Amino acid sequence: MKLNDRGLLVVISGPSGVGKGTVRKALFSMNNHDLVYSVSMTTRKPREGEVDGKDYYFVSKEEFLQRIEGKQFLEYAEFVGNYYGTPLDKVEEQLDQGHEVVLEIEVEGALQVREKAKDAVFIFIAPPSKKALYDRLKKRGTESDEVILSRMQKADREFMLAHKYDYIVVNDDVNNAADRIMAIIRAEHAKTERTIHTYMKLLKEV
Ligand SMILES: Nc1nc2c(ncn2[C@@H]2O[C@H](COP(=O)(O)OP(=O)(O)O)[C@@H](O)[C@H]2O)c(=O)[nH]1
Ligand SMILES: Nc1ncnc2c1ncn2[C@@H]1O[C@H](COP(=O)(O)OP(=O)(O)O)[C@@H](O)[C@H]1O
Repeated sequence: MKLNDRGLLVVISGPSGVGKGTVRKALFSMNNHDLVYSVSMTTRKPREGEVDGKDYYFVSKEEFLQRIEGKQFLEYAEFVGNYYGTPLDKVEEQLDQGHEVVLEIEVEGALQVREKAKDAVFIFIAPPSKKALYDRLKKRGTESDEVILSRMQKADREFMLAHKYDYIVVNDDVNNAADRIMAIIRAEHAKTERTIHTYMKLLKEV
């Protein structure tokens, strides 16, 4: 339970191709709660249609390494040849303002956050089956067969770490998965002291 009135940090993670990005977008499209998405920084090149500052902050490897040196990331990881990291200052700023901040990151980075942010909520997105994960990677069509195989092997290792998370949400259907995540955030929010304070204040007013 959180003991102050800072926002809640929500970490959504899981294997590549499980549908993290898709579910996160569904979550934000139904957002009637005070959720803010933490835009990550990366050294990967923008894909067509991606906007700097919205999808990612796109930076050079030199700049990323300097920022690691300057301890400017809450967490970072190297993922298939590129760096990805969560800018610490932005997350802190939003949490201080009382917003719930959502990170959508891969497993190694999530476990770094687990060590640092004891009161964050960790959600592992799992596929309904290994076959479904393979089919999704294949269908997305962004990786070669060789890369898909290495991601499947990586996923096997990541499944072994799912028990380190607070919740496992199976992404069978995108909207169902987003609904379940929203229910988790609401329930965790309801446990926070600030919610209880607000309620007690209300009781005094009536
Ligand atoms: N550790 C960490 N992983 C991230 C961050 N931002 C994105 N990722 C993850 O990096 C992986 C690759 O992302 P991306 O290149 O956008 O490809 P895609 O999500 O597989 O389409 C995904 O698993 C993302 O969730 C971050 O700030 N930190
Ligand atoms: N519940 C689902 N059912 C079927 N396909 C899905 C589902 N969720 C995501 N997908 C598809 O799976 C592929 C991988 O999803 P994506 O969000 O890119 O995964 P990640 O961000 O975890 O790498 C995409 O083609 C996406 O449309």
